[in-house]
Amino acid sequence: MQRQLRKHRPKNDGDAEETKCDEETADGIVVFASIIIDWRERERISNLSKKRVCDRRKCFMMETSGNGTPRVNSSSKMAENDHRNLGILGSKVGVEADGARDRIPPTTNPLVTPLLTDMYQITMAYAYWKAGKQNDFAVFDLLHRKNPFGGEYTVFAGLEECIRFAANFHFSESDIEYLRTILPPQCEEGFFDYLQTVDCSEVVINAIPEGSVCFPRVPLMRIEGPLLVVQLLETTFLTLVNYASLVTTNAARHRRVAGNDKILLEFGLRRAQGPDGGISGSKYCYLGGFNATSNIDAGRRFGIPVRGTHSHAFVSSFMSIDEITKRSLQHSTKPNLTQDFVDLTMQFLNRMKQKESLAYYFGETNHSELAAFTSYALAFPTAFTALVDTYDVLKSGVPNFCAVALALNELGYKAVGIRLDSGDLSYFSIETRKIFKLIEEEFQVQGFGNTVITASNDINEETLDALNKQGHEIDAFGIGTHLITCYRQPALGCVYKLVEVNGQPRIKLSEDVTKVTIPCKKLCYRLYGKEGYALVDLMIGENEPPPKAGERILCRHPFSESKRAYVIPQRVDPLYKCYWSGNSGVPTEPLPTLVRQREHCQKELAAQRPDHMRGLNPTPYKVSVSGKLYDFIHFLWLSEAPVGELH
Ligand SMILES: Nc1ncnc2c1ncn2[C@@H]1O[C@H](COP(=O)(O)OP(=O)(O)OP(=O)(O)O)[C@@H](O)[C@H]1O
Ligand SMILES: O=P(O)(O)OC[C@H]1O[C@H](OP(=O)(O)OP(=O)(O)O)[C@H](O)[C@@H]1O
Ligand SMILES: O=C(O)c1cccnc1
Ligand SMILES: [Mg+2]
Repeated sequence: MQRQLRKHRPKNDGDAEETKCDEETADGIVVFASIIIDWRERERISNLSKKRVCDRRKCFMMETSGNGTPRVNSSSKMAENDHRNLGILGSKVGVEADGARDRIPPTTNPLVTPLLTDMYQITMAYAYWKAGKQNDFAVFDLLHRKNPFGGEYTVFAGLEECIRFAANFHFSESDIEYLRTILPPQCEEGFFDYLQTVDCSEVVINAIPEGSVCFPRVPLMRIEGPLLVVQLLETTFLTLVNYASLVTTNAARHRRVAGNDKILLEFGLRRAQGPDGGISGSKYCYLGGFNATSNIDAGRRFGIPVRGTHSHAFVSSFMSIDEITKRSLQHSTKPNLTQDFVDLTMQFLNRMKQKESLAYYFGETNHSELAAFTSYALAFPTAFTALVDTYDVLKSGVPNFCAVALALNELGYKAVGIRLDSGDLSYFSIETRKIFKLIEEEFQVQGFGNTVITASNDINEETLDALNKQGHEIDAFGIGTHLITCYRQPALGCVYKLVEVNGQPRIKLSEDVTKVTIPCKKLCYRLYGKEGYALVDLMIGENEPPPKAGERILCRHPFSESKRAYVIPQRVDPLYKCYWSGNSGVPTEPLPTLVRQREHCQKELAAQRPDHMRGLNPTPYKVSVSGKLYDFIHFLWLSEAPVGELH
């Protein structure tokens, strides 16, 4: 690799210093790794090593960055666009923004302001400013190191909210007034004046599209720009991405187990971690593959279909059929035909009892429950659903539902279905389906056998899996607590790490190798194999030649020396698109609608190799770096890690 590095170097850059660096580097690595030295010698070598690292960085950057890291030079400021004044109504996901800064709406949640951050971001900002480093050119990666829920994939979400935040980023006067009160009084006034001018007009954000299937270590977002402002984005970006990606992944996992033919309803609002957990949870569950939400505000904001049944309270609020005073219902298509709907329901209940085939199931039912169902049907004759488990599913709830549904049928309406909310959902759904089929036969009501069965009650991935194994007749699942709270794993550990400053790659070391950062501004690609499945994600230095379909490329595990493979990809997809370019003039990608993001997510999930997606012991997906990047990471690692001494 050292030799390759030399070979690719542009000739005219080969001054004496750099040539020396090339010759010494390989030896240098060995020297730093193995010699135990006294402290004076250490200092001497440390100075020498600093110089070598610097030279080596230059070499790598030349190899990989060509003309050097492009800086965004424009200094003109973004339009003053205080998102708190714009309000949140109408801030619909799915606004097809064309990348123009001033047209990107504010974040959905008005609590998301530059003060929604950790104190240390502000103290660092002050210290950067004091040191004159505020405009150093920094590159940060936002990445996760481990997939959630014991799985081998993560669905990336939260990008659109980050772009909205960046597009509207500025400190208001009252923000600055507050900051003044929490910083020490000796902080200079000039800092607060400076803060008033800070925005994201010199920031560039590249990212993997929202809804994509992603893997650990491959940065989900790359944020470049003046050090002070890109540092200030850290906490807010993380809070916008972590839960979003976690709950989207959770939804996608529930969808995978339930199967594509089932209707998945998100019922989480009441159990969510507060209003933002509820609103954003509904949005991201839809992105991850749910069909609808019970959350009306999420429906209004994001255009998600809204669905619902009724609760046990509605059933238990009725005590007698006599409570129903407005009893008549008009035929759906014949205005002249109106009947006493309560009588009609009672007639059907009696007729059902007389059928021999149904006698096994039908005895006395609970009449207060019947009153509740009848009343609900009178209110919603075209959308009648009944919660059947308040008293007894098979002896009362289902027969009462059937009586009301047959009465509706008589008047030209079609009942929607039932909801089961307790007990053995497999058994009850199978038995209920049998009854629906018998009714279809006995009463000649075509399609009655297919009446929708919805199940709810503490459902999670394991329950869905168990139900699949046992067999069931459920068409739709209403899922709340486990989905929206991400009960199985409550947090995703995305981090935001500095990888380059002023063109100098930076590394963060750790005892735990999974926590060592991959330095440099990088480009990332997904390489596909013969069968059309993704084989590996590859990170390369910014200006290394990109991998090409049909060309063999060495892919190396970033840290494990022995793990490497040559790959001849059938197809190569670059992973990043530029979603925010401030005033740089770089064209940006429009933000797709939520529906498009959802479609993209479904496509991505379907394109993965099934063994990476399975619930139990999935095969890890390969994430790798180019040979050159591998060498550079390890060179930088050795040069930054202090050499220990043994006595
Ligand atoms: N066939 C099944 N296989 C596996 N899990 C099931 C099955 N049917 C239901 N479950 C799950 O078992 C749990 C049953 O919950 P629980 O023990 O609280 O009983 P319940 O039916 O809710 O009781 P209650 O009538 O008091 O409400 C729920 O999490 C439900 O999703
Ligand atoms: O079980 P989850 O997955 O969280 O789904 C939401 C639950 O919320 C409702 O129960 P709740 O007891 O709150 O009210 P209800 O049964 O009276 O409607 C509903 O009946 C579900 O059981
Ligand atoms: O509409 C429903 O059935 C519903 C909504 C929220 C929570 N549980 C059930
Ligand atoms: Mg319950």
